[in-house]
Amino acid sequence: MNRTELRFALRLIPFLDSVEDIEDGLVKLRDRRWLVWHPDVMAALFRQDRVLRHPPSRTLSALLGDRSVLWLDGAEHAAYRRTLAPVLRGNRYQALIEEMVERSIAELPSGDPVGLAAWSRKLTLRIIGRIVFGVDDDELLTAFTRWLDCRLGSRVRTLAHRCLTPGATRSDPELDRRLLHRARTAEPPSLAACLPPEDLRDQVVSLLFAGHETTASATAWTVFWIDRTPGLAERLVDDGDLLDATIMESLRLSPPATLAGNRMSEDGMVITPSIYLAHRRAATYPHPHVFDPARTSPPPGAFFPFGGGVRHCPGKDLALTEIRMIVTALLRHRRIRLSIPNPRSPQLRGAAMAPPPSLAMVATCRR
Ligand code: HEM
Repeated sequence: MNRTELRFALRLIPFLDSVEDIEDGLVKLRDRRWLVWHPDVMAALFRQDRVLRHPPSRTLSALLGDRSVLWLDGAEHAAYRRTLAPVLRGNRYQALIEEMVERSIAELPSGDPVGLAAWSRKLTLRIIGRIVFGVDDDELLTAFTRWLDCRLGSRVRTLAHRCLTPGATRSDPELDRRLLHRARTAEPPSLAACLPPEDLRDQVVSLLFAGHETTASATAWTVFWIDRTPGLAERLVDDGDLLDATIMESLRLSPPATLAGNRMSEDGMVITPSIYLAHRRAATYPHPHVFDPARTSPPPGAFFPFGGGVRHCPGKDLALTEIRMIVTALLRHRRIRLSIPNPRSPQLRGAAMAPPPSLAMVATCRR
């Protein structure tokens, strides 16, 4: 591993910040591997996505398994996408999301601090858990969170797991047995009942993971930016368009996935798209570090929090529905105050960026 790659692996956000001003929007990480974020390159890359290969992430493939939809290609990948598209539509789950959000807000202690990122993670995992299995199983989801935290809970743990035993899968046989039991006994229309039995473990783990980490971060970042913008919370209560613009601006400045999946050309060149850098390009976004929900639409290839091409996130509609409903209910039922020890130190879980665990939310009941 050369010095650039080492900095990229060990200190991802400081590394990305250090190359932010490169106008070409691309950096060589090592021989035949490039980090890219220029909008023209991104738009062209996503247009060609169908003919590119999508090599697994070394960090995540050990957890999600070789057969995860995240790195299948060709006909198998297309078949999974066809299965997932109808079952991940957000409007199918409005009643379910509402029930879970109301329950979760009711459980918040009035006036006492809770960790914002952990709270939103628990809620979004409950939602995707119910969608996947058709039933609530908080015990199983807690075991799943513990397993993930052990492997992705910090950059050091992530790299230790990746480097100390390269190639080994990091599944937990007992947890897999319980997940598979839940998945095999799931009844239609739950998501697990639509999945082919051969890859069931890898797809269930992938959907639980992809379906909650990013949505939880996006929700927490949206609450963070609302808290930091004087007067915004009051204006959001009756203005759905402003809420959507606020969520989009939060996804721009604090994208939960800092990188999209790797792309590989036929001759073996690996390209890693950087969502974080594309969204902070001064040539595209004047004063890129300022949170401004009134920004105009960006050009093609400049805004892609959900990735793009044939791999664009199939959970986008569901995620946006969840974020909208959680934030609306929070603002309606509670007065929110955040205490922010250090706003510039986000937590990384793999390449997913969440607010620091110490960011506390005090949610006082509205009378
Ligand atoms: C704010 C929330 C979310 C964000 C920011 C997000 C972001 C992303 C990104 C960047 C990718 C990679 C796309 C690429 O490589 O071009 C992706 C893929 C994926 N996401 Fe999401 N995601 C979110 C929510 C969800 C949800 C709720 C689900 C539901 C299960 C989900 C399931 C997936 C799956 C299965 C893939 C792999 C798609 C493929 O490889 O074909 N995501 N997501």
